[in-house]
Amino acid sequence: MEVSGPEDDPFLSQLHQVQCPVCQQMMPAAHINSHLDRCLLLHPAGHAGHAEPAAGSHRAGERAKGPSPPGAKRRRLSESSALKQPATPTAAESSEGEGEEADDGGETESRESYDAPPTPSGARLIPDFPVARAGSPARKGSGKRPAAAAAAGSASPRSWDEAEAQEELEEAGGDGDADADGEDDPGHWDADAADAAFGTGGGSRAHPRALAAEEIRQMLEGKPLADKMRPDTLQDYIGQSRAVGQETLLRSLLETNEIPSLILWGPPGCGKTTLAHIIANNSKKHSIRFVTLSATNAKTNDVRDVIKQAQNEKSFFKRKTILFIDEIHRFNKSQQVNAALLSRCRVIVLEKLPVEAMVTILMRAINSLGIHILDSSRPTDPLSHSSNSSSEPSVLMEDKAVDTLAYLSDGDARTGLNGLQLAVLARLSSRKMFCKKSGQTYSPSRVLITENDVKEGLQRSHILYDRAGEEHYNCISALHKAMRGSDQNASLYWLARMLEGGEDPLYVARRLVRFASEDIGLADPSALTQAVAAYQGCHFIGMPECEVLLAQCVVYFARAPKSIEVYSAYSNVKACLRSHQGPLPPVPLHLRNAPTRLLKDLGYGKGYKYNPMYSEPVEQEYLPEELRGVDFFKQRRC
Ligand SMILES: Nc1ncnc2c1ncn2[C@@H]1O[C@H](COP(=O)(O)OP(=O)(O)OP(=O)(O)O)[C@@H](O)[C@H]1O
Repeated sequence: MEVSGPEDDPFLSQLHQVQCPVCQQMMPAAHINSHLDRCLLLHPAGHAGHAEPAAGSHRAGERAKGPSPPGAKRRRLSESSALKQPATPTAAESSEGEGEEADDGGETESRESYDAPPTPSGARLIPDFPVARAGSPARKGSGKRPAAAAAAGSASPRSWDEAEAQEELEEAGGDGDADADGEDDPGHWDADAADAAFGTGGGSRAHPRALAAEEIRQMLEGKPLADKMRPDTLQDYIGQSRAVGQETLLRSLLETNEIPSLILWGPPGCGKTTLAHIIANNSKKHSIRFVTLSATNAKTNDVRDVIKQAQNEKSFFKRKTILFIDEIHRFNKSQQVNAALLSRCRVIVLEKLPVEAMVTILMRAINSLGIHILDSSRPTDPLSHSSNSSSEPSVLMEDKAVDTLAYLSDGDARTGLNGLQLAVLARLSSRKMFCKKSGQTYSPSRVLITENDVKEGLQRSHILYDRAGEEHYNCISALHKAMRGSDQNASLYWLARMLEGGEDPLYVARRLVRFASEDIGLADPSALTQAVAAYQGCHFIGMPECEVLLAQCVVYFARAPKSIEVYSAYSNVKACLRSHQGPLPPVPLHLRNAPTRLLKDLGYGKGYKYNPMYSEPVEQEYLPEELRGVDFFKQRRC
């Protein structure tokens, strides 16, 4: 950690002046916050020359509230710097990450700042020591497509091929580092390795080896595609040449590992977290500690702890620390200490990714998935002569679907990649449904992802959630609690949020089976039957038809009477067994079976009263002797 003053920072020694990203005016860094508060009011659409943002406010951290009509842009930010709010860090890519970005709307003490208008205070912060990565700007908005973007979006495939040839060459030199978080993720998918396996370079539209639909579907399970495709190296970092291009000071500093204190600022999905992730990767190679905090859950004390440890590391081991604080705009004002912070940081403004860059990013993902692009200028199927030994269909995508996706993503790579993921998954699962219903196996024909599919995918991409990560557990927990609390409304909401986000319906059904016994139990024993029937129904018909089965079951459970009597009693029995010291008590002889003469002679079964032979209730002990009198339904411990 760099704990020295700004005079030791190669940037700060020269850059006590910062430029307002809205009006471009230079000013002392300490004044930038108060200036921005005024400037954003005066220039709500950003500085001159930029398109007017759509009507409606853009609040920091605000998410899109619902799907747009087909074909419409779901959320658009103009290129206005006024909308370039600080980015939010994600903990996922840190080796020492202490938290993850929660989709809770800022259920922390920073709620106030979360709802506040965009200010640089929300940026990712690298205070006195290098930190990185700012929060995301508003995710909401609409607007007309700029004509220039439309033109770019309709660029011909040929021109991309030429442009990307150079990128392929560059990517060939990439080092293909492992995932920075080093997680042993079962769903992990190394995009670089996939590139190598399919013989496809980054953004190339050359045809990769045909993959069967089922293989592609499995690759898309788990983490969102955008996370899987996050580049590890600057070589794979597309666009943002003004901030980190070959000739920039920042790039040379990054390459020599002289990381200055930074605030990364820019619209959603433009690469702020990704840049921090790349810095983290690089730092590890040079034995620099990289610590990630997220302002969504970190407290001031957490920051102090990191600083203290960094000071120790520096004085005892001469080891630097980089602290990356994501979603820093979610810190409240006192936590942000804006003026002090800004005076020590360089604000790096990242821009909305242009359509060409979006195409490159999308093509890298498409190639890695082994999806073929159908060239509309060529009448024949590009796979017609290729061998596809599998009985599964290969997946093709219309070239105009890529263009449309790149264009409609409006410079947000996360939106584009998630839209791609949902489009492909939806198309593959609808095909699967057809085959299941008709009882056919897959035909060797192709699955085609069309322009309409990607438009639908984009509409749903804002509800794509991390099916392998925290969101998965947060949502199922919320559903369970809503049903337990007999809130049928909320129960349906959490169910829909999971299913619309791509959750496996059988996973939800399995949780319902558990709920039926854990929370309803004998208050309504038919709940278990309902849950098992819902599970089987989901198994038979799959999505999307099975969603209503789950909805029916969820509402039934929310309305049902609740009892945890059996659940608690069974927990008491388990606790009793687990806390038992020494050998467990023997099974009483009269309860033992005596299938042989020898066992009978040993007293097995002796004195046992066969209940059906008695018209009156039978007096008989069924517990081991030392547990006599214990009632697990009343006592917690034996
Ligand atoms: N410049 C880029 N080059 C290649 N891929 C990118 C780039 N920018 C973004 N991506 C892709 O988009 C995904 C989302 O980007 P990232 O998380 O960096 O956005 P962000 O700017 O931090 O957004 P937010 O502010 O909403 O958190 C990444 O996981 C990566 O796959």
